[in-house]
Amino acid sequence: MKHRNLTEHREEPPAWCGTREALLSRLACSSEGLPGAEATERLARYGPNTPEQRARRPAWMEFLRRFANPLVLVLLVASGVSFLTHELTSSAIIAGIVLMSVTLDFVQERRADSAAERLRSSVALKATVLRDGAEREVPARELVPGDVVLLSAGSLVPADARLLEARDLFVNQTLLTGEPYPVEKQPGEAPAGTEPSEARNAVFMGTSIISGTARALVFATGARTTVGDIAHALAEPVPSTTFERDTRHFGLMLMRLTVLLVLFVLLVAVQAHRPLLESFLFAVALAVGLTPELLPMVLSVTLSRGAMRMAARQVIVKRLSAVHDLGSMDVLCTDKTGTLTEARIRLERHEDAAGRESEQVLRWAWLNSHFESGLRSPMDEAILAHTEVEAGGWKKVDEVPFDFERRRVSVLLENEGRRVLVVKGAPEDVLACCTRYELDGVPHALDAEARKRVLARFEALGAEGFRVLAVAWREESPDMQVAHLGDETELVFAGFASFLDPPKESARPALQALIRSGVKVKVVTGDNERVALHVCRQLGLEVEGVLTGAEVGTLDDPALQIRAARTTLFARVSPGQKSRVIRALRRRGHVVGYLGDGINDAPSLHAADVGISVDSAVDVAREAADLLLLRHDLAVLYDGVLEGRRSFGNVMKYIRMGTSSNFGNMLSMAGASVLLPFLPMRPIQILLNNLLYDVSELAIPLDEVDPEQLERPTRWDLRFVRLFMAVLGTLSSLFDAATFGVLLLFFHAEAALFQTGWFMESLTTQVLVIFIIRTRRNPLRSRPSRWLVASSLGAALVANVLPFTPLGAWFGFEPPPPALLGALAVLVVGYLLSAELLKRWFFRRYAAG
Ligand SMILES: Nc1ncnc2c1ncn2[C@@H]1O[C@H](COP(=O)(O)OP(=O)(O)OP(=O)(O)O)[C@@H](O)[C@H]1O
Ligand SMILES: [Mg+2]
Repeated sequence: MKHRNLTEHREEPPAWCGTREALLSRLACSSEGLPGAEATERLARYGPNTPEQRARRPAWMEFLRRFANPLVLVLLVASGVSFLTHELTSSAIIAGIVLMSVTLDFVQERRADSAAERLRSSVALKATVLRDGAEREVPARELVPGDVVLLSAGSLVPADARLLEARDLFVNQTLLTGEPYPVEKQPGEAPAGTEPSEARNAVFMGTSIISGTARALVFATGARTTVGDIAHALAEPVPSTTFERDTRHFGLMLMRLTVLLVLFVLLVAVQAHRPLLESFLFAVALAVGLTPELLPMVLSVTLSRGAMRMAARQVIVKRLSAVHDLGSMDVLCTDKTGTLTEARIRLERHEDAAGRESEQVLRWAWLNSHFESGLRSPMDEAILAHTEVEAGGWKKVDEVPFDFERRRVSVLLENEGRRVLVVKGAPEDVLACCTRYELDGVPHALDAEARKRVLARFEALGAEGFRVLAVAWREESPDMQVAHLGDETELVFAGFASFLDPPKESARPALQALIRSGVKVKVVTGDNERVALHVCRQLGLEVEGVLTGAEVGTLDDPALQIRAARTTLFARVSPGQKSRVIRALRRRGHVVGYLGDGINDAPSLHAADVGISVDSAVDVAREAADLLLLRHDLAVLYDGVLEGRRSFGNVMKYIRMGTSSNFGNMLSMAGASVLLPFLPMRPIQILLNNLLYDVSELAIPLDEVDPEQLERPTRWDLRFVRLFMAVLGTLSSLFDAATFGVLLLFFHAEAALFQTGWFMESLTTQVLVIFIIRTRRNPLRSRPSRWLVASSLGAALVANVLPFTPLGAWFGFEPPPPALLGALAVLVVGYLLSAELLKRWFFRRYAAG
């Protein structure tokens, strides 16, 4: 196939102006789609169809970028200074440490990223295209200009495309225009100068199909789409989650402490006229010792491991940090159909205004479901599956599609010159549009008396657990071509269709498990409160309070925040109200999850801390979600919650380690540097200490977590971390002081021996205390992972053997006498025992963390 250079299309008129033939020839394609080979070639030329053209940076650039980190830069300066002053060993070791930690970080994070990426792509958005003349499902990222895509209700528009054919196509383009109401679209030709938001003959990436079907010709993909352009211009930062915010606060707290300590050490050195270079290096080493430099690695490894384990339990993670948010979630809002119920709905009754079984009601309902082009609801499926009804010569003329604000759908039908508008929807909303009702073919006025009777019947059905739709109709003039919203008035009420949607057996134990583990469950549904209450009762979900959409509408935000916290069931809420409820709960300080699968759930999935959907959900919901369940089952979600808490538990171990023993050691180091005539540890020894300590902690992300730590939602608690730091840090400093005393008083240690003794004590205590800190139990009653045992004992062993080897002399160590070894052993055991006692007291006192 011959084609011109398509990248010049920017200077040409927009693809929605001009004739369709002109566009086809410009894109060098036909309305029957591209041949597969041509599509492959175009994909290579235009790149993938992803909103931002942010291809992954090459590995070496990612690697180098890590050096642009203040800590790494300080270390490199230190290495350079040592080199210039002929401290070659120091210089080499500092450089070695930098290289090692950067490489470690880089490799681990890249592995975690690519594992997460594989998971994400397993649930990526698909599009239906014509290739080689046949319909084919391809990942949306492989679309190219010239492709012909097929769209239907619930689809997300995967690229910018011009309509070739459309039937009753209504599109939500909030993303483009901010306008919440669906816009009708048709093929045709737009006048020159039409803006994208005004183009009625084109659909744009990121907008969604509310109803109808279409065939459309892709003219722009990836960053060249209208939304791609917008995204590029705004470069909108992704809003950070609760977890990310808390982590940042923690980082800031440590940074402040580090700066204080370093300034203090430098000030003392200047006061005492110590050698400046050595003092500088000492301060740098202290800063390095205090920095939790492995935190990014620990985070990405725990997250990706959590994601893998979740995948094994049928939960696919789309946004990695959602793993921790799921562990922190303390309120779960969920819709009803499919989650709490089977979604295998049966039509049980079709009755007229007097409550008698009526074939006519069934026929109207069937015709409405049969001809409506929106996303079929499970109730439509139930009507269509009920019995084979003859369309009986009825044909469709037009439609006012379903939306969740109106909660009804109308189709305009024709039969032998007669035209009828048939409406079905939520009884409250449909009855409000009715002025008459029909009994045995005779119309009556729907006066106050009759209305009361009908509403009473509706309520009685609801109380028995029936979901009810009202059916109504109206005769139209035979030449009516287009149906409008405004035509849904003065309707004739025909009767009710009632459905049963049995509760899901597996939901009951899963609900109980979630509630027992500290997650409050709230039901947020567009259905009415009687049906929803019935389901809650059948599932044993205790309902504390009920709010209806109408009531939510009258509450301002602060009032809603208070009421929402005390409400279990939100009924008859519109999609906008759903997401308002979610935001209100979040503002109250809850970590909120939202589980839903419909078009109407998308705003709430966005608004929640963790949006959860199912693999079978509509595109819009799948794209808005952070997690996808492969089975629509609350039990699967509960497993995911436990995995989230498990990975959070391991992150907290790392934090507690860094802020207790390690912190205490650095504090004593600073203190000792004031009191001693020599440095308590040489800069290079501190760096080595830090390196070994890091190695010992490498296995923390792989560690086991005690089951009782999974019983509650896990959250950052900075106050708790600070307290823990103060208590265990002080203990560690006390034992350091004791070590100093022993070294100076009993062994009259000079610089080298002092440094050796303290190096051994400080590293051994700092590394071994992990076995105490990692659990709230007696350490002997909680099994650590084999890797953690190996890395910790390995690090401790190296530290204690090194001074006896020739390499030790290199670092400025000297072999300690056996008596000192004995004394150190006593100190280490004493420290570990008191840390254990203090930990028990601490956890009894402060139950968090
Ligand atoms: N296809 C349809 N035709 C007519 N009315 C409908 C249709 N689909 C939904 N409705 C009406 O709109 C209401 C809200 O829709 P729906 O129950 O799907 O909302 P939801 O919030 O997704 O509920 P759920 O929590 O059960 O998933 C329904 O209770 C029903 O009255
Ligand atoms: Mg739903």
